[in-house]
Amino acid sequence: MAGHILVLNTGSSSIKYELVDVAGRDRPARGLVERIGEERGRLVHHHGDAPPYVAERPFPDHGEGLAAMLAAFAEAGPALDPVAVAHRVVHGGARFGRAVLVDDGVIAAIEELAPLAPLHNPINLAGIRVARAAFPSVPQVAVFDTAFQLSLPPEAYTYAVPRDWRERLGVRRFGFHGTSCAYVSRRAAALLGRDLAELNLIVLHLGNGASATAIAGGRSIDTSMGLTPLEGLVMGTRSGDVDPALPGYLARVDGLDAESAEDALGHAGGLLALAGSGDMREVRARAANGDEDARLALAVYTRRIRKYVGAYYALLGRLDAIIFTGGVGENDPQTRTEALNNLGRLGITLDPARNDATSQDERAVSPDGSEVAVLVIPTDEEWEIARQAHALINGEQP
Ligand SMILES: Nc1ncnc2c1ncn2[C@@H]1O[C@H](COP(=O)(O)OP(=O)(O)O)[C@@H](O)[C@H]1O
Ligand SMILES: CC(=O)OP(=O)(O)O
Ligand SMILES: [Mg+2]
Repeated sequence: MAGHILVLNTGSSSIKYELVDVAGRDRPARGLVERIGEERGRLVHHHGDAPPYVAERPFPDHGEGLAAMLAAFAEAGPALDPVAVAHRVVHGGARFGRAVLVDDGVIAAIEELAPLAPLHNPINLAGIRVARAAFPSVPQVAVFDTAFQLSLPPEAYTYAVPRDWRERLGVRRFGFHGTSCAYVSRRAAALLGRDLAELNLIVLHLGNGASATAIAGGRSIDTSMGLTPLEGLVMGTRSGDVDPALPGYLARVDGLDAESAEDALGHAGGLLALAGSGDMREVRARAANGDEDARLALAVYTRRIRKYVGAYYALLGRLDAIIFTGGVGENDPQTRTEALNNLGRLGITLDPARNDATSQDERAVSPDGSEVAVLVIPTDEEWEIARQAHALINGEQP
């Protein structure tokens, strides 16, 4: 379809895709390929109001997943003739502060950054390679999760570690979820009827990965994820903050090598480690049934958020709004209540009826006239990726 950008968001075991015409605000098709590499794969493709097209079979790797996506477009429509393919790339390091056209140099750079995002970058590259082969004459755009976070000041991105690590190895805080932060902060300004340049915000992106970001005048000034997406908040399967001595301790007392420790903190940590499930709905259900592990997991999870809210309030000095987004932030009123519990003296309160109401809309869940607005804004990374790609290929400011 003319004017449409194909957005690809490749995750460790899934591919989200959407066809978006930014100028025409038209989004005719989207889909999800799930459980890539597992026994029972599944693709669900939506085209307009037609019943969804579903394919259930194994997708051994991301190449097969993308081939299945192309087959879904061929079978269920619309005809696929994108003006660009835009890719979410998780780690852009210090090099990419904005979206770029993909060429061989950009591919090499994404590859070089893979050790910093071993779960994400190689898969993002697989998506780029397949899309280049499928649409050889169409521009490919990379939109980086780190880009929005490159505005961090040195005192926020500098770790107090040896100079050699910082200078030769490039060790620093990068931060992630930037595409989501860019989108929800702009929407927050619209919802509040204020100029983004005059707002101090805290974005709580609570999905499978989770992060907190302090934003002043539209620029990130601190964020909880670090060199990699492991630091900060408690996540579905990631521990977030732990004592950096932990891997060394495990090596000494249990013979665990650094790689295995990092893998466990990333894949077997978080809610999964504490409650036996990394899925918030499941953890809430278990807690409601009296499961003490699940209750502790939730207390640890929400306390960590509250700690970051306090810290970022202190850094910002004045706070206009807190934004909840991501699957948990958007849909779990209890997490919002527990995370903001007892912050009334900071001007942060919830309106219980608004907070508990089920809605997919952008909305305030604080009382009218609150000192700090608490907003729920469904994130839309696909739209933001398409918007930035559209701006790039049309030579506009993103
Ligand atoms: N109604 C709900 N109540 C509580 N948690 C929810 C609800 N809906 C989704 N979630 C949680 O959102 C998380 C997934 O977030 P999402 O942003 O979709 O993930 P991803 O980071 O992979 O994009 C899961 O933990 C899921 O349980
Ligand atoms: C960077 C990151 O954590 O991404 P996700 O939330 O998709 O895992
Ligand atoms: Mg996410």
